[in-house]
Amino acid sequence: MSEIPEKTIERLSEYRRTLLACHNQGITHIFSHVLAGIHGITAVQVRRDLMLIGFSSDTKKGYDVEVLIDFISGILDSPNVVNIGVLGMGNLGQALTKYFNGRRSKLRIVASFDVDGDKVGHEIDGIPCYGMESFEEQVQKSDIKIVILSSPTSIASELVVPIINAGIKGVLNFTSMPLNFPRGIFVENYDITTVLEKVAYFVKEAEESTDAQN
Ligand SMILES: NC(=O)c1ccc[n+]([C@@H]2O[C@H](COP(=O)([O-])OP(=O)(O)OC[C@H]3O[C@@H](n4cnc5c(N)ncnc54)[C@H](O)[C@@H]3O)[C@@H](O)[C@H]2O)c1
Repeated sequence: MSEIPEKTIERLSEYRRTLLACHNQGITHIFSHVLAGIHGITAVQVRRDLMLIGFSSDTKKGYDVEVLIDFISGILDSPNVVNIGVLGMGNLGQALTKYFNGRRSKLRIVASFDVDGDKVGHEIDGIPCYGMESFEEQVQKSDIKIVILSSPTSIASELVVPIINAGIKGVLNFTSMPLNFPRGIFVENYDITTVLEKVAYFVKEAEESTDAQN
């Protein structure tokens, strides 16, 4: 099991996105305080994260962007492509499939699952949609390691046992029902309402402090 904290893993993914954007602009080196500024954190935090993964470099010129991208990729990415299934191919499932496919070479949505007769048996955005009754079989056939859960919230808990039985190792749960899985299955419950409320809270705080200054 990895000893790198979850928050560091999240930040590494964010750093890599920024570094890739820099690389595309022809930027070859970046200082820790610049990377930190872009992400709204301190340079100490950036250096601590990179120390944790064993990255060191001559920092006089800043970090070599290409070298750092490769180093972070070596930590984050599996050596092989990781296959993903979408459970619930509605508005969100389809939007995520469209967004992801063709973008990340190491993460690939290979199948979707639904109960809607208009979707099952068809390809949606180039991805086959299977009935839930063949979930376990298809997970094995397509070597699916991760599922994106985008079913209605009301039935999310019904999918826990099929997910465990199929041998899934990671779940990204978009429903509003937080789910727990046994050790060995990593789950991320992503509730967009919580994230939006956090943004709204900080907007309110900023407005209140501006009002107080006037
Ligand atoms: N649409 C958004 O922007 C958004 C944003 C954040 C979170 N969510 C959450 O994501 C989930 C999906 O939202 P949506 O807007 O895509 O809904 P949707 O109704 O468009 O899609 C849900 C899909 O799940 C399928 N489904 C129903 N029962 C199923 C089962 N037992 N097994 C597998 N699939 C089943 C439906 O047939 C449908 O295709 C909801 O829980 C919602 O709260 C949606």
